[in-house]
Amino acid sequence: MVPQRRVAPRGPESGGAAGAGAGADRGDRRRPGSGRRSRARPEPRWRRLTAAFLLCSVVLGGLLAWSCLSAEEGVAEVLAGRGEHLQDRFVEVPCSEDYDSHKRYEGCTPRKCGRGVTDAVISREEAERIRRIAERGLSLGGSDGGASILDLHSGALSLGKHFVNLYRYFGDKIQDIFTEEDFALYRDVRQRIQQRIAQAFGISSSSLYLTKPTFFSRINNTEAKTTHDEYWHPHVDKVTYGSFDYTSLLYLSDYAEDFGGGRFVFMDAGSNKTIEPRAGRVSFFTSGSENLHRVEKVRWGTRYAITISFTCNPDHGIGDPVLT
Ligand SMILES: O=C(O)CCC(=O)C(=O)O
Ligand SMILES: [Fe+2]
Repeated sequence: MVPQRRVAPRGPESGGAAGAGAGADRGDRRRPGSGRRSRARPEPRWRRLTAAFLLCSVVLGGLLAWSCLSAEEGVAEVLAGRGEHLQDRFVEVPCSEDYDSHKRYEGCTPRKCGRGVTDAVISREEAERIRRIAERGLSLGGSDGGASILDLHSGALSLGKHFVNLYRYFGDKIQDIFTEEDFALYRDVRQRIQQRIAQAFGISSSSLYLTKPTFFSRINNTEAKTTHDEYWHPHVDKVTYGSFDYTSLLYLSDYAEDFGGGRFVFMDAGSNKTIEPRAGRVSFFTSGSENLHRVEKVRWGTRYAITISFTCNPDHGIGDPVLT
């Protein structure tokens, strides 16, 4: 403060703050607890109003920027955080009408819709073993773009800008890459996920059939070269894949540890719900448009997952992969 200004008359609100001595001389007109600050001349009202206005602008600007960022990133609420170990989380949502345009299988076709997440069905150690199967298989090929798939059922493997049939391409050599044990683990994991889905939706596990495509995915931040690499578009599985009634995803690597970006987002009107992948985490949901979703672009590292899908229509069922 400039000394001479401390003694200048400043109107009613400056009256008691003309200096500590003045306040004491006049019987101390300071407010209780005002301490040393009251010795200084208070800011004029216009200055305080300006400061308040600036503060409000900063806060409002910050809120606006945050909401724009949230809308862009599609993030509003974390349904499953990477640090959580979830026994069971289930959120029911009203079913869309998508199932009405397909033949209904009572006791299987969704009447109860929703989404669930569990870290208690597949252990992290099992997820690591499964990831090694994916790594081995995908090391034989791989897309030129950022997203590669390996389908052990059909044998489809990304290679450059196309796909090859792993079993045809490698013939008997495939026995050097995968073992019976790998396939047994895959079957066991698929079965446990199927049971968990049946339990969550109140249906019999035997009414569900594995369907295609069921595949490993490996995603990194390499630029997309073909539309097959564009995994991030919002979509409805039942529309994209037709036969799906229940979708599950088993994550094989950890968000923020192994890769950045790459979160799974349910796109709900008004508030998106995010799942942060974690090795061993199973996310499952009914496949209609009640569960519109997308995957954020992977910014760094490598993200591994398996999409395991089920149908109620036995005609669309497929068997477990076999090592022939
Ligand atoms: O990998 C994911 O998290 C989701 C994949 C997906 O949406 C799909 O395979 O349809
Ligand atoms: Fe999907």
